[in-house]
Amino acid sequence: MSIRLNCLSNMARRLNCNFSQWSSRVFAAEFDSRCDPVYFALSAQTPAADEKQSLLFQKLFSQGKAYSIHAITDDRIQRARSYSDLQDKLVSALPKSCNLLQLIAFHPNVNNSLVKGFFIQDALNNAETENMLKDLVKSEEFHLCTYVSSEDGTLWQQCVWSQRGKECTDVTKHYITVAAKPEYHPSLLNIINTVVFYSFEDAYRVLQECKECIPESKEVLELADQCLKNSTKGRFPVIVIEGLDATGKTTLTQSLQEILRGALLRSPPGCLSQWRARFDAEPPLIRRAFYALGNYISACDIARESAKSPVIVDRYWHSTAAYAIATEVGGALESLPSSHSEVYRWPRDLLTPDLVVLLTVRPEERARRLRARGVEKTREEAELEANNLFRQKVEEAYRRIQDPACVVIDASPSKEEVLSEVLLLIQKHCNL
Ligand SMILES: Nc1ncnc2c1ncn2[C@@H]1O[C@H](COP(=O)(O)OP(=O)(O)O)[C@@H](O)[C@H]1O
Ligand SMILES: Nc1ccn([C@@H]2O[C@H](COP(=O)(O)OP(=O)(O)O)[C@@H](O)[C@H]2O)c(=O)n1
Repeated sequence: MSIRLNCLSNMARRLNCNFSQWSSRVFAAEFDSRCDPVYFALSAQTPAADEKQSLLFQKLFSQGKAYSIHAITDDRIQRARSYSDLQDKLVSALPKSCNLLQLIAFHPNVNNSLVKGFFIQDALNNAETENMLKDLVKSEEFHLCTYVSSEDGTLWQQCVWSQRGKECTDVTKHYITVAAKPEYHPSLLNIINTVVFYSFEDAYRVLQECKECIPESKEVLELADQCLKNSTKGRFPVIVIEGLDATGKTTLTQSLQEILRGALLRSPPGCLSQWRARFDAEPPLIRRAFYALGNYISACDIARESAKSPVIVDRYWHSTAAYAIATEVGGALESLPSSHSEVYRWPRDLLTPDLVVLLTVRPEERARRLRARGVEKTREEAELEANNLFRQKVEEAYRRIQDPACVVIDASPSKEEVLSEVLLLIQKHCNL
């Protein structure tokens, strides 16, 4: 039986790495974001046959034909963009019989060692699938691997496909073995400086690297250049209101602005609005760096305004970090980095507010508000169901961010009740 799967040995050859360096990588194929991935590794030796292992691999490789593919380059911007392009191509061009899974490869406990790819199960063993994947390999941007089983179906070998002249052939083979589940979800390896940036320079550098491929980066960088890197807060309090969509941030921040006669600011700031859709369409590395810089640009406005009046801010650093972490970390709520992880630390060079309030609402109340906003019932319910886990992860990440930590408020009661509770908090924390 001939089966296909992804691997990075081809990359290893290109980078002149030997097999032993790559054999220490672990691969994770994710069937469902709510379950643990299947972890496997490569082996130069014939592994002992193992019934449990072969059952697991049957599930992965025996669904008709299986392939794997990933983008490959040393340039992190190009790699992130190629991965997104690859995803778009696969989603739009693969025959319906195919099942597309996330596949990642990483060195356990080594930060930024994670490489993302895709695993494709083609139940109908469609020639169209193979031709399409071979075409992608021709561009030299992507690498493709396939797998074959031993005659009795107990052992699996990986074949790396390579372009030789006009022919695409499998050139190297390695055995596959089951790998131990790592202590932490591997997606944690690529949070710091890949989706969450802890200094102005780190976020700035990403957009600098994008100047050629995304010309709009230059304009964002110019705005960032104008802002003082270490904006110092004025004598008036700075109050940040955080929360998921439809938790009542806009409603509350407007009331607070009136009552406190303060300035109402937001992150990302208005001056970045025209580029937001452009950067939202980019992969996480670039998109998150844009939002991170947005906080620093907002911080300049906060510093200036807080010298004159109290400042209310609609979303700030907590939103940037919580959404980035929750999106990047696959799996269940338990996959989030533990509460004491350094991913929840505040950037040392970003203006610190006096109070951060996190608005939370019960799911039924949120659904009611969305309905009142006119969101179609069926669509909204489907969205709630699909995003329930994601929403829980964002909210949990919000709660774990430290220095300053947020004060959590149940924003399900009436607007007036929420407002008076927050005013009491402001009195307590901000000497107003
Ligand atoms: N405490 C509240 N009770 C009932 N409805 C509310 C409350 N706060 C906000 N709303 C309503 O819920 C919807 C979402 O509020 P909004 O302030 O726009 O949230 P966000 O800015 O967080 O997305 C709006 O229709 C708003 O009028
Ligand atoms: N300070 C901020 C604000 C928003 N964001 C991102 O922007 C998205 C939410 O923005 P939004 O405009 O939908 O927010 P609301 O209008 O719902 O308040 C989140 O997905 C975050 O990823 C951010 O990263 N940092």
